[in-house]
Amino acid sequence: MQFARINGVVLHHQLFGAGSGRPVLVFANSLGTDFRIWRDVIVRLAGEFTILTYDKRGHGLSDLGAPPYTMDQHVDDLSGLIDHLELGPAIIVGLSVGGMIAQGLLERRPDLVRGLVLCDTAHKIGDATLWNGRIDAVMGDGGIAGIADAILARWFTARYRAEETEAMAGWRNMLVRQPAAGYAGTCAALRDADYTDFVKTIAVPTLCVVGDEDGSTPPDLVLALARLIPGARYEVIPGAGHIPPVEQPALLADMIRALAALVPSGASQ
Ligand SMILES: O=C(O)CC1=CCC(=O)O1
Repeated sequence: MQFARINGVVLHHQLFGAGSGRPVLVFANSLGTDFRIWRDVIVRLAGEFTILTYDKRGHGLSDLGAPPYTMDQHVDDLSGLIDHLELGPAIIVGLSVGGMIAQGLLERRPDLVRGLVLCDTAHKIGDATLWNGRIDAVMGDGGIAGIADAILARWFTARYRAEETEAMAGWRNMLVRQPAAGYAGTCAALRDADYTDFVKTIAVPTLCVVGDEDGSTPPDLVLALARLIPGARYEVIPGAGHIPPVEQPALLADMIRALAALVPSGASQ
């Protein structure tokens, strides 16, 4: 099954390798994307892990629910989906808002988390002015399309944007086809979430990783996150913007594999 009703909302997801007994990786994606961004990472890791990807509410083929959202709602959707699929503790790989969902999952359901890969994310992203401006823009006449160029310039390196014209057309389609209310609803969750105090208590193996040309959560912000988390590793991926699973999937897959090797089986925080 690719659809499950969790907390009253149908969530689109894909599960690979169920019942294999392999360690579990869960991938949580970013604002304005769906789980297709993980494909080139997943194909590299599929033989070694059980893998869950999903579209958070208001994105992809998942239901809209009732925006605006809170980060706790996104977190509770993910914990509900993991419980529903009986996956047990997992390494959570979260990109941007997906990385905040990962932090929130560890806070609210530490029994479900063995390790964290926090990719192009932070303990706090942006401020109320930024997110309220983004909400007004996408709910206005221009919709997501009106700010798509600016978003894509932060997501992808200049080289990728210039050379990968077909891919850029596809990723633009993905972005502008997200429901504006789902996008704006998640902007509200980002505006209101702050894990600064919580991340200082993290005690599971954690990698903080960022594309060297990330224009949304730049390396100095992700380094600040890594410095708050006891024992966290920090890596910079060359030749990537805000979405390394698209631009540098092999490097990111290697880093996920290395983090997974540090995670004791059976352990959660
Ligand atoms: O849209 C952006 O600028 C990038 C981003 C911020 C939070 C998120 O999930 O994506």
